[in-house]
Order: sequence, then C-alpha cells, then structure tokens
Amino acid sequence: METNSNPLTSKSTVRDAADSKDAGTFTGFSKPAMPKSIPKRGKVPLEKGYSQVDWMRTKKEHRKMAGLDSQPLRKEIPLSEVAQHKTAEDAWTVLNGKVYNMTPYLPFHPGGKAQMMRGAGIDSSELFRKYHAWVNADMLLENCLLGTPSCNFHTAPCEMQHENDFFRPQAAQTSVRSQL
Ligand code: HEM
Repeated sequence: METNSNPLTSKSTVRDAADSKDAGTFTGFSKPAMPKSIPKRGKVPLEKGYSQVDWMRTKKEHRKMAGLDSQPLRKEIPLSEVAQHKTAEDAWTVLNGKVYNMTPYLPFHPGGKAQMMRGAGIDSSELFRKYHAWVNADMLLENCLLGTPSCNFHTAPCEMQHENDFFRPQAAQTSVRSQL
C-alpha cells in the first residue's frame, strides 16, 4: 500500500488525527492559512547583466546619463518638448516634478521596457505610483535627470493634456530648482 509520509504534501491534517483513533496525539502540523488568490506580479525576466545591482554599478560608473553633455540641468522644459521624446532610443518622462531621460534605465526596468514606455513623452507620475509608489525613482534615475518641467499645476495652466491631473507636491520641484 502506498503511503504519503511527507507532512507538507500529505492530505491528513490535525483534524484527521483528532477524528482518528490517535486523537490526543499531536502530529505537529496544521494547514497554513493561505490567501485565496495571490496577486499576479508583473515582473519580467531581464537580459543577463541588467539586474538592479547592475544598474547601481552602471550608475556609479556613469555619473551623467541624461545626454546633456556638458550643459547644465534645464529649469523650464516645456511638456511639448517632452512629448517629442517618446521612442525607446530617446524616451523622456516627467516624474514627480522632474524631467528624466529614461532610455538608459529601460533594459533594467524589472517591469519590462513596454510597461515603462507607457510613460514616455508624458507625465508618468500617476502610472508610476499605480504600480510602485514605494520605488525610489529619485535615487534610481538621478544620473538621468534633465531638469524640471515648465508646467506647474499650481501656478501655471498646462499646455499639455495629462493622463490624469493629480496633486504634485510643490516641494519636489522647489528642491530640485534650488540645485540648478
Ligand atoms: C512610468 C511608467 C512605469 C510603469 C507603467 C511601470 C510598471 C511596472 C510594473 C508593471 C512593474 C512590475 C510590478 C510588479 O511586479 O508587481 C514594475 C516594477 C518595477 N519598476 Fe516600474 N514602471 C514604470 C516606471 C518605472 C521607473 C521610472 C522606475 C525607476 C526608475 C521603475 C522601477 C521599477 C522597479 C524597481 C520595479 C520592481 C519593483 C519590485 O521589486 O516590486 N519603474 N514597474
């Protein structure tokens, strides 16, 4: 007769034991409380050499990846200009009040290039927050910083249609502007 002695795969439980002649003999195992469904993750397998550790190393070796050459950071980048940079080879995005060239990070993005390209040429702050509000984009993209956008929801009407208006903390823009 076939027996299953592995407590992890065996169908028997403490309740079975309690119901059986062995009631009173503690077997040490009970069914773990598992959630009914585990949310699907959207991480994709990346090419060898494109892990987050590799990105951190790349960042350390290449301090300037925005493509500004020797120009200083720009203070007023029109959103109409951001909108022109929407190919994988030349992808800009506005994220939390800053304009980034996100092309260098694309092959390293754990969610895949296609997902990240949804933010190309637009203000991707809301999309970004939807998937991973906890990710520190300021740190990850610091070497890809181009400057700040001219559009400011609080003081100036925007010339571009955003995916969705939301509150952008003034502080984020002020702090980077003071560094320019
Ligand atoms: C703007 C458009 C973006 C979209 C639509 C997007 C989407 C996604 C998605 C769907 C995932 C997989 C989430 C999961 O596994 O649950 C992901 C993961 C990730 N993304 Fe993005 N992303 C965007 C931009 C960025 C940017 C700009 C950065 C940082 C510079 C970034 C950093 C990450 C990191 C670190 C992860 C892994 C998170 C984890 O381990 O849980 N993403 N992204």
